[in-house]
Amino acid sequence: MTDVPGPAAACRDVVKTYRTATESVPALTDVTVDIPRARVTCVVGPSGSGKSSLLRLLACVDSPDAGTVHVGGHRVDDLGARGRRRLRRRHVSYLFQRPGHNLLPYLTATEQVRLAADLRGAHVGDAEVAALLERLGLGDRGGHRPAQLSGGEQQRLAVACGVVGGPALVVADEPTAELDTAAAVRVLEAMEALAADGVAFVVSSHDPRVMAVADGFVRLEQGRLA
Ligand SMILES: Nc1ncnc2c1ncn2[C@@H]1O[C@H](COP(=O)(O)OP(=O)(O)OP(=O)(O)O)[C@@H](O)[C@H]1O
Repeated sequence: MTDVPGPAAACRDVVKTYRTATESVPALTDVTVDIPRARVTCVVGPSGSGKSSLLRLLACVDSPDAGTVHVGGHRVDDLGARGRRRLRRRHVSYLFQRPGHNLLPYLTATEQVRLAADLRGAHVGDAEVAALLERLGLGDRGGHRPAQLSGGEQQRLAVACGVVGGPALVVADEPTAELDTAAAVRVLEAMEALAADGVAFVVSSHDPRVMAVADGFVRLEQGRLA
């Protein structure tokens, strides 16, 4: 984990407006949130309330029009795309809802985790990779490529890649949306256990199964905290 005091991530008075050729769409207005360490924080709200926009700011994919964003103790709102990319690589991981989108089709499970660690600049030995896969119920799947894994196994592998090397924050946009209940429960159990060990997850979801494991909520309505 990034060893700095304070929350894993924080937004202060954040404003985000999307501008198209013909209109301005306010997505977030004066949003202030702390994302604590060692917790699963769930971002909830109706469709269009700004959940993905907030996750994109926390994941350093996008920057706000006003307000500040800190991740792992680093200020990110004033960085350009290149600076955000550098910071994201080291401190943030992002899980897409479709399991296959999180993985490279030609790498085995072990290779995916090792690559994720390398990209994060983390020195992770073979034993640590094996232990992480074991922890996620993939101990006998290290040599398998994504096409040889179920959707739930792929998403647990994505979680392994997401947490290896200790990023400050793991951002997950609807991580169980494509999974049946049994598979979703295993992914969520893994996230819960990893959060107990110190990982900060921030997850957007409409899924009551996700809400059941959340330690805290950020509720949005029309781009504002509800
Ligand atoms: N690239 C964009 N250009 C213009 N408007 C956008 C863009 N992305 C999002 N918006 C608008 O910003 C607002 C917030 O969108 P956002 O995707 O953050 O909501 P959401 O809560 O994640 O929605 P959903 O649950 O449907 O995924 C919506 O009005 C949306 O139409």
